[in-house]
Amino acid sequence: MQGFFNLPIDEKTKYDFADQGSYFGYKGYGKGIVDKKGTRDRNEFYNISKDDVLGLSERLPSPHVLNGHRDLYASYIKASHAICMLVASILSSRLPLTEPTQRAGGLPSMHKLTAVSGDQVRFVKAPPQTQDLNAVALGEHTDFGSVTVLFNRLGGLQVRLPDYITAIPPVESDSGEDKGVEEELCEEGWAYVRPLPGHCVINLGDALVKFSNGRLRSNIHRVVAPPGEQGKKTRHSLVYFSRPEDDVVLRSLVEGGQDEEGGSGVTGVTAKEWILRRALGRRKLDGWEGSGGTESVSMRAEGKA
Ligand SMILES: O=C(O)CCC(=O)C(=O)O
Ligand SMILES: [Fe+2]
Repeated sequence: MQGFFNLPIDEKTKYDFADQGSYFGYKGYGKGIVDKKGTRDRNEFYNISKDDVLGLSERLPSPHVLNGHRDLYASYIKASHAICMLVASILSSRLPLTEPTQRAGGLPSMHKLTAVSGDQVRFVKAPPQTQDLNAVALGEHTDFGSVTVLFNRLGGLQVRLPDYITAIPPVESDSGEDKGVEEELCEEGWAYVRPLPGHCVINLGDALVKFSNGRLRSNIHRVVAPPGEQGKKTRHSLVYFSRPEDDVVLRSLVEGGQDEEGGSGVTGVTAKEWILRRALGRRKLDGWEGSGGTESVSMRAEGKA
């Protein structure tokens, strides 16, 4: 992937398909937004579609430097999808799913490897960052789909904790009057997620909030400058997003029906519509408000809001 990110920007931009209504391919540095004011992001992505790699959909144009690695992508996709399905089956066994949903095979039955879906691999690259409160590389969000597998080596990922837990900054700041930037970046419940060798981070996404009628939550996270000395390094992440099959309707699948807990008041949309709205909205300068997810459920106090 390094070979691709090193190409001239004009070459990379040939693989940005956002204006054709697709979130696969390249997103250039600063081409996404991190907040409602339209502040630009500070990273580049390359998104690879599961269906493209496994031959389930038409092949998108892809750069020569990546074409030789398609077998590796296929193997990574299959391994990551299997991890997501393990998580989905454990969750399925713990949720009070309706009888028809259980009979159909629970959550894994809506995420078949060989069915058409928005599943994707994402490579993320963020250049060295100055320690600065505004150095948000990736704005706060919930993941859009079902289960996410995330690998990173440098810090910078932050998750928003509930009000009753105080985030602890990762490094001691100077004992002077000024608070270190890392300490300030831990205000409002933001906690750094420390990468551990040989581990991945698992996120639950919006689709699971909807299927579980709010029993499961999609964590709010963002990426800021890696703390301390790590800020001088280029940050890479590798992500796999599993998402429900395209035509699956996002609605409650648990006993007791549907209520507002499913999040954001949007009901009856398919997984395909949900992911497209969320992904492409974050590419438009004024797209923040219209591209939200299940954040209100994530921040809900225990019990009811
Ligand atoms: O780079 C990271 O650590 C997080 C990436 C992420 O949250 C995303 O791509 O949705
Ligand atoms: Fe994310």
